Amino acid sequence: MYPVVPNTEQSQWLRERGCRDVELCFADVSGFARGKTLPREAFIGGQTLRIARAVAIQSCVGEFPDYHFYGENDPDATLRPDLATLRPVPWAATPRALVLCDCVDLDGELTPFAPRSALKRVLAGYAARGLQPIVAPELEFYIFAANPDPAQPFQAPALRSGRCEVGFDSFSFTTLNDLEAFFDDVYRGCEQLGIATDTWVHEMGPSQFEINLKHGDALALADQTFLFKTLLKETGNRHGLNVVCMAKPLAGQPGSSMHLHQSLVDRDGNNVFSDRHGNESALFHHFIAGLQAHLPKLMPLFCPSPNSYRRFVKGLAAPVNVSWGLDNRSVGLRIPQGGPEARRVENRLPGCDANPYLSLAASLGAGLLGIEDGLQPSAPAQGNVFKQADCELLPNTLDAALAAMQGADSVGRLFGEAFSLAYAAVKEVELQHFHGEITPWERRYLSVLA
Ligand SMILES: NC(=O)CC[C@H](N)C(=O)O
Repeated sequence: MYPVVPNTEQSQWLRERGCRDVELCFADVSGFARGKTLPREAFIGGQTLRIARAVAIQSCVGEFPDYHFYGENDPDATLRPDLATLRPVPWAATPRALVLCDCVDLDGELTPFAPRSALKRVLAGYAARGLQPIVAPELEFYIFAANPDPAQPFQAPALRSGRCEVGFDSFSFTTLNDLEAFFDDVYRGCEQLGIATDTWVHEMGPSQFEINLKHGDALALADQTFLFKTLLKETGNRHGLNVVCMAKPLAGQPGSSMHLHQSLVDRDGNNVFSDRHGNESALFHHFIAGLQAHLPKLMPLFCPSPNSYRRFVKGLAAPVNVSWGLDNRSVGLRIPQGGPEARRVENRLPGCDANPYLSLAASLGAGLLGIEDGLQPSAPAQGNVFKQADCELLPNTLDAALAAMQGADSVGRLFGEAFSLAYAAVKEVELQHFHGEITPWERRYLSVLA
């Protein structure tokens, strides 16, 4: 593996800024930041760092699936920095930089089950057709008061009046003002990390917010979304707040999504979802049909935990189907209003808990399979699909979603067998832990049975 060396300008920037270290970092399958910290001069000198390749498939409970999914001898992979992502770490007290890395196996190939590799694989499929996906993720999240006890329900933070929000206050400005110091820090962090945000709004739940990222290249946006989620957490910690990106942290309140807006452009930058006359193109229909055919089999990549599925209740704007329709929030695949250049598909399935690399890879990948196979979509939905008898339902537990995934070849076709087996194995480890717990509900109601 050849050394990756920062250019003169980057080296000078690291020295002038007084960065002591550089974090070589990547997202594991759960979307957690993993990696190693290297002294600045070692990084400038191109020192290569290795890490156990299994780190990329660490489960959210910190366990690894069986060895045979990643190599009996527990081999290494190399962390290959993507120097275009070199940034200051906004939350560091001592100046520090970070750089996002690809995990590369010792034979020089991208580690197949590392999430950034999976996205790159799908993007290469598009590039081979002269196409580039353009995406814009929208992130919802809750801000709670810090509380170290996971057995306690989350509480909204006390605001300037001393009161906590109770919810159902969409689009209000009051709490944005109350949490101004936190949001200002998030804003500054975004500037430092090169994250371009668009709208910021109060969502429906108590202290629930949504921040939309500006559209752009899919790999750049996956990197930004990953860094943005990390930034939210770190900024919350500095303000004594607990930013939570679970899909459904509060019973009876809306869940948090990560809607993905997607379009495709050709080499001249034209949106190929529209034809020469500005109408819906054949490619647009194949893309939608691919999503309709494959999303139900790719659900664990959009909704990765048992909690993810609690979000899908009718009436709280979370989809339960893969219908598509123009300007319709009761469908899983919404086509927002806009001119031919803005024609895009909004995939509303992913939760905020999804790994941005994997959910983008799976969503764009499903579209690519639709294009490759020339699939045709259903007729567009009209009206409120939640109320329609034939409103097709998606798997509504991780167990069912995993079974659907394992019974189909969608993941294997997109990401290869190594990813497919390793990802399923990670989910099985997590499900074993989940099913091993006795919940407060069981203790409350079942303890009274004779
Ligand atoms: N912004 C919205 O459309 C709300 C989405 C909803 N919170 C969900 O979980 O999907």
